[in-house]
Amino acid sequence: MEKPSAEPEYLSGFGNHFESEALPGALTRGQNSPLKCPYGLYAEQISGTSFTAPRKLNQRSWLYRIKPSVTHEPFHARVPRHERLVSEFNQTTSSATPTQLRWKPVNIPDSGSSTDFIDGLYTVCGSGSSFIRHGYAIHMYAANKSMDGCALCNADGDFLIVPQKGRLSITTECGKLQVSPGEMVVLPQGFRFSVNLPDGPSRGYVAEIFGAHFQLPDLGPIGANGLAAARDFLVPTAWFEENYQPGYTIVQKFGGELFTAKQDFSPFNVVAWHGNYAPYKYDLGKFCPFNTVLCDHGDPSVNTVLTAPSDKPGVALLDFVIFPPRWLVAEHTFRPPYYHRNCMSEFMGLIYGVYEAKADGFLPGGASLHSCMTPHGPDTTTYEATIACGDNSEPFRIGGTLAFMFESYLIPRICPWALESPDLDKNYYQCWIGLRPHFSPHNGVEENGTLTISATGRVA
Ligand SMILES: O=C(O)Cc1cc(O)ccc1O
Ligand SMILES: [Fe+2]
Repeated sequence: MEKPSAEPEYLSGFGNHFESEALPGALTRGQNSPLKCPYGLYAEQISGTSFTAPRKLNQRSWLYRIKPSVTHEPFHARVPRHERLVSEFNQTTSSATPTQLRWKPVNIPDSGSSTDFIDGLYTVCGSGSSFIRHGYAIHMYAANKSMDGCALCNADGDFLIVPQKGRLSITTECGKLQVSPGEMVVLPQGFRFSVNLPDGPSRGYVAEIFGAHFQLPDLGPIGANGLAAARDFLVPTAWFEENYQPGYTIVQKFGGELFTAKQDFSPFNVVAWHGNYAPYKYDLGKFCPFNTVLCDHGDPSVNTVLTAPSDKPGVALLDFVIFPPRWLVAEHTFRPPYYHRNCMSEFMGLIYGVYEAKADGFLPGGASLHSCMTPHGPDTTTYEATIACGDNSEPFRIGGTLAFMFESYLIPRICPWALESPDLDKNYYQCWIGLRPHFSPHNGVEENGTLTISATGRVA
């Protein structure tokens, strides 16, 4: 196991135009691309949106580096091939099923076999295609070894990583980020990064979006404050290493396939950078939840941390939603999530604790998938326990738990290894089978056949 690493320094804000220098005066002034840059650096732009994207959506940064990133040998298909990454979801790569799916937590490979973040990453499901810049993939990872002498560059999309076990110490071209379980990190398309595991064995979830970037949700009637605050998002400060490293490998994820190219220096040679396209992290513990203060169960959209928009107003390519510790105060209300069918598809993961709708079987590090219009809701134990409590309107604090959801309007197809996995819970459906009818035609109805509603809104 490696030594615990200290938190690096960060800049704060969401979508700001940042600037950072690891050496004083390393940033150019007054122009981006002078004939000669300070310290003899090369100027290089990385674009996260097309050059002509509207100004409010336009994302790009300028990196001032010791050598430009183009100085590498040609790309070749990586050997061995990575068999479990998908970025185009069709009948040859994946299958459709409306069944409720749930997976137990995957075992982290033991120290006998060494697996780094790249080897340990595998696609569970997704929709669309990175080639047509529309869709998403949901991956999970289980790794036990730091990436060594190599950096990953994802040409397909942005990664939103949610570690569940073990910290990630991520070196990027913009600097270093340390991400603990309970935090999340976004590594936008195209940045080279390397993942170290300071705690050893590590596991987590990844949403990858094609052709869009995450933004903060609109707050509507909530007002100007609440949910995730822009100032709590942290961006790395410039950090570089100047070393001759023969055989350094750049791994390019391109169309779901991995390609490698050799170079003789570290790609983390950016002495200064400025711009609004950069990796960032966020501590989910800083989220300021809003919810009902009188009755009924609000829709989970109120817990949206970040959203990647589709071209339809208000419809997400992918929402990242959390279920954090909070007070439940609703009166005469079934407080757990309601039973429902959703036109959106819901992939869920659990960072720690017990999820409020599932008393058993949904474990930290596990996952569930309820696709478009697939019915789901609280398991039998949760339903019966809630009803047995009666109309307990005392405020109750749900603590010690953090679940999340990736929700999309595109319907996911599932990868074969996820469907064939020994971790797939074949008995998942059983968690609802015990729900029995409580219907009693003679209760709650007056003799003249109309429902009696009490002043508190309860059926008498
Ligand atoms: O299915 C789930 O558990 C996620 C979810 C939670 C909630 O509080 C309301 C709706 C919903 O889909
Ligand atoms: Fe749901």
